[in-house]
Parts: sequence; structure tokens; C-alpha cells
Amino acid sequence: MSLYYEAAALLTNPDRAGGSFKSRIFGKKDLKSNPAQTYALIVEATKWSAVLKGVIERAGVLKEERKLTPVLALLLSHDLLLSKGGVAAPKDHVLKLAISRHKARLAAELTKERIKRGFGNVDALRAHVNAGGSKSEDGEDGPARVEHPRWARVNRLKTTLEESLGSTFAGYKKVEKLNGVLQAATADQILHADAHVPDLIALPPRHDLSTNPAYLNGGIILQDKASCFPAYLLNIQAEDRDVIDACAAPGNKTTHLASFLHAQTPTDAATQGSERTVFAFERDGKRSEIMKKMVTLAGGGDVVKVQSRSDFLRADPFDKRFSNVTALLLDPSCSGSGIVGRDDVPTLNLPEKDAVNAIAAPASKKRKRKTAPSVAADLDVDAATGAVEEQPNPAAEEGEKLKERLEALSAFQLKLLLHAMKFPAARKITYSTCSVHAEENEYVVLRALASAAAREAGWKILKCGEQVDGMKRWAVRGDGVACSRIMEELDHGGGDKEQFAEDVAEACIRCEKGTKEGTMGFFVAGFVRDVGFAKASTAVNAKQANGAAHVRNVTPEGDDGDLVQEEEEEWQGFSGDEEPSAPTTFDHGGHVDGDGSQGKSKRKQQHKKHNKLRS
Ligand SMILES: C[S@@+](CC[C@H](N)C(=O)[O-])C[C@H]1O[C@@H](n2cnc3c(N)ncnc32)[C@H](O)[C@@H]1O
Repeated sequence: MSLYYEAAALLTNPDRAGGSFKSRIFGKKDLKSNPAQTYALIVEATKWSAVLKGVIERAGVLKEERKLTPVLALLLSHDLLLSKGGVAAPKDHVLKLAISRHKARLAAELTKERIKRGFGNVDALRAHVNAGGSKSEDGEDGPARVEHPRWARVNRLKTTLEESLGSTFAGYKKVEKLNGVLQAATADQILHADAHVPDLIALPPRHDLSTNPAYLNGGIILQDKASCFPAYLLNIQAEDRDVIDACAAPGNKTTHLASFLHAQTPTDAATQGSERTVFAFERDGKRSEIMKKMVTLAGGGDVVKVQSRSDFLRADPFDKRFSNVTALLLDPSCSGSGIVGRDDVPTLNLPEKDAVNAIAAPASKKRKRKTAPSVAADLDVDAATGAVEEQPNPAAEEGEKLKERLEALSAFQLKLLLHAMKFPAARKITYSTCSVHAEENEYVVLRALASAAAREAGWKILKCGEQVDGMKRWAVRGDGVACSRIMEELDHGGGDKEQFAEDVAEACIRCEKGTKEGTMGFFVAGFVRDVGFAKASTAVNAKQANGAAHVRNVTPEGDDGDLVQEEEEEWQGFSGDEEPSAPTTFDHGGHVDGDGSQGKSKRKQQHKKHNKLRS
């Protein structure tokens, strides 16, 4: 029976290439089962998995049926207990026999679970599950999905927050807490002024602004809160001069940068009276065109010079045009794993084989807390596969593909970052990704800091305490465990490695998707160097100009053609559920996918480990 085996394979293989889960299933040429049936089974079983996990564990199915994997047990139990047609297999099929043997115990456990959760019948529980709710294993409230607000940045190139509040949002009620907009209905005229990023407001989830004149004329830009961090962290000041946005399209961060430049009057004598420029590099032709439109619409035409079809890696740092570049924003292509709404399948909660069988040995309250859910929460559980770090698991091997992809991305990102560090007058850089993987984040940051090139040029991490106010106050910092891990193989030029790793983790900023903060998954770090270093490097490099070997790349040179697919996917991710019509506006926003809760427990785990390291 290929349906269950194929659905199980799709669920356990976290191959995220090729768009949404739905398009991957419908586009799978070698799928033997009906794609619609396979997709429905996967989505439904996953939706129910928070309920069925405990049901299967307490019925002891996996202990007795050694042939059933956790995913198969989940899919079959779902159909056996909740699908109208039952298990879609002949009655003597091995899978049908294996699950049907446990029907009475499974049904009894489902009834207990339903009552424990306070639902009078299965239909009421079904409505709750369909609405995205699922109470946690110990009966506490815990919605599986956290709504994602509609974030709108007031574009200072065209208007001000005060002006917008008095015009575009005149009839809107202001609420002090983000939760106020998260709980509001889509059409409610409610807004919350963000506590971290200036000029940013949150509106109810999916709030429609598509016909709003301010949106149509570029006065407000739909941009996820996290995506506003890099330009804000760069902390453009009056003494800053030109800026480079190294990987710029569709241009949300470019216009954000331009708005900061616009808001300041240069103090540097050399720049007074002359325009400051944002050089916006984009190597893709089509995206360059879209970016040009975006920039024009946002009123950034005078400040931004779009470098269409231009590979940043080919930009000569010693080109005269860039001699006044004091700051760079680098937001390169990445896996896009933090993008909200990237996947259309909710969190998968898999039963565990060795979970306590509550029927055979009723658990005391204390014991109950030690059963599967809390064990899973205390271990490093992979969100998509349920694979636990310490256990050899076939699903973990399937992650090899992801590992290879992350390695390639990481090398490419490092190469770009080291190139950014070569610009002679540069004093600050922000590096960001919309990825949740340390390989693309903390690893890149620490590898860059440990490189001889960065050290010689005087680049340091921008410490938490030195950051612009809103970023200093942002509580979720870098992954301390990942920093310690990568530092084991790096030499940062002496000193206490562990302390260094901790400091860098504290300096890095992370956003988690699916939390009450309402952001996508994101990472950003800042780098700085003294003016003196920048000046010395300008002098040295002036001598070295005309093709001399400046700062060597530590990454192997290589064709990054295989990253094009990543870019395509990530690019698609921008529009999310907000496909741009007119005007061409991109947003990372959309509905929250199910990874949030799992990510949260993982982060908690990381924080726990991080704190342990700190004590
Ligand atoms: C993550 S997106 C940038 C999003 C953008 N910063 C924003 O906020 O709107 C990465 C972009 O970088 C472009 N890119 C990748 N490598 C590049 C390179 N070497 N030079 C210039 N652009 C590059 C990709 O084509 C893609 O459009």
C-alpha cells in the first residue's frame, strides 16, 4: 500500500527544496498514490498529531508493533480513528492488520484525551483542531499556531509616523501590547506601535492594506519586523557617508537604509552639501528591475543607485566610487528556513516508542510530566522529523542533503561577508539571514571574525551593549551552544575561547518564528571597526590598488550556481501569502507555520545550555 509508505517518506524526509509542501507533492513525478489524497492525509494527520501522539503512546502501539515507525503509526491511527473511510488498505494488508489490532485501546485513549481537553464529542474536538488549536499534553492551553501580525513600516522618505497616524490610520485604535492586535479580527482597525523599531506598526493578522492609498503610493511598506532589524542595527548617523546594500532586491532594506540617510544631515565636511548614496547591488536581472520600481515608488530614487545585474563579489572595493562607503548591509541568499508561511504543514508531533504505557502502568502526576512530551522538549528534537539528536535515526541521515546545502550556503555567505570587510572606508557592517540554521548565522559570523583578513583589518563584533537602543533591548540573542561548537575548530588569535563564544552569542540577534513576538525566523549581527583602522586600511589599500592581493578569501573559490535554486525559493518566500500585485511590494509576512512551537522548545533548550555555559 503505497499511500501510507509514501506519505511517511514525505513526512520523514525534510527535503525542503522545490516550494511549498503541496507543490512538492503535486510535482513529485514518481508518486504512485493520488497526490490530493496523499497531501490531505499528511496535513490532517499532522494537524491531529498533538492529540494522537499521546493516544498512540498510551495505547502502547509502537511497543508491540515493531514494524510500525512513529510516522506510520500516526498516519494509520489517524485514518483508523478519524477518517470516514478508515484505513485505505485491503483488510488483510500488513499495515491495516497492525493498526487494527489496537483499535479498541486507541479509541479508548482518544476518548480520554478528548474528555481531558474538555470537549463533549469528537466533532467539537475536530473543530478545535481544525481551527489550529491543540492543548498541550498535560492539558494546559497552548495554541499550536500563533497568529502573525501584519507589519507595516512607515516610510520616512515619504511621510512620518505622526502624519500616518493622523491620516492613513486616523480611525485606528492604538493598543499598548502586540497581543491586542494578534487577538483582533482581520478587519479590526487596531494598531500597535512597535517597541523596538521606530516607525513600525503592527496590524491585525492578514489586515488588508492592498487598496490603501498610503500603500499604493509607497508611504507605507509591508515589511516583517525582523526584516527591519539590519538597517536599524546599522545605526546610520550624521557622520556616515555612502552605504552599500550588497544583496538588495527586492529592496525593502534598501529603502529602509535610504530613509535613515534621508533623516540625517551629514556632519562630515566632505559630505556636506553632497548627496549620500545607497549602492544597491543585485545580480539577478529580473529582480533588479523589480527593485528599481520599488525604490522609485518608495521615493528613494535620489538616494539609491541600483547596481542592476551586478555581482557584489565582483565589485572592486578600491573603486573610487566606493571610497566613501562607510557602512554595508549584507543580507545574502539563504535557506529561507525562517520565512513564515514557507511550509503549509503544521508541526508534526510524533509518538515515541518507549513512552510510558499509561494503561499498563498508570502514571502518577509527577511521572506523567516525565513522559514523552517533556522528554522531547528537553532533547534537541528536529522540528520536521522528530529525530532526537542522541539517537541514530534514519531520518537524521536523510538530513545529509540539507547539511550539504547549508555548507554550500554558509561558504557563499562567508565569502560575501569577507568581501564586505574589504571596503577601505567601511566602519560598520550588518550581516543577516532569514534562516534559523546556525550554519548560516553564528558559524558565518565566527568564521569571519576568526579569519586573518578580518583580524588584520580590525573588524570586531558589535557588542550587545554598543547596539542601537531597540536592538540592545531585544531579548533573543544568538545561539550560545552553536557558538561554542564552532569555536572549537577556530582560532581567534588567543584569549578565552569560551568567553569569546559567549560574547559573540550575546551580540548576535535572533528572531524566532511562531512566537508571541510575531516575527519570522531571522538572524542579524553587526561588525564594527575603529575609524583609525578604516583610515589605515584606506591608506594601505590605496598603495595596493590596481589589482594587488588585498584581503584573501578564506573560503574556497567555487561555483555557486547550485545556490540559484535556493534564491528562487527564497525569493518566492518573500511574497508569502501577499503576492504583490500593484504596487510590487514584498513582505516576509503571512501565516505562521507550525514550526514555531518546536522551535521555541529548541531555543529554550539552547538558552538553557547557553546559560549553563555562562554559569
Ligand atoms: C535575501 S535576498 C535580499 C532581500 C533584500 N535585502 C530585502 O530585504 O528586500 C538576496 C538577494 O541577493 C541576490 N544576490 C545573491 N548573491 C548576490 C551577489 N553575489 N551579488 C548581488 N546580489 C546577489 C539574490 O539574487 C537575491 O535577490
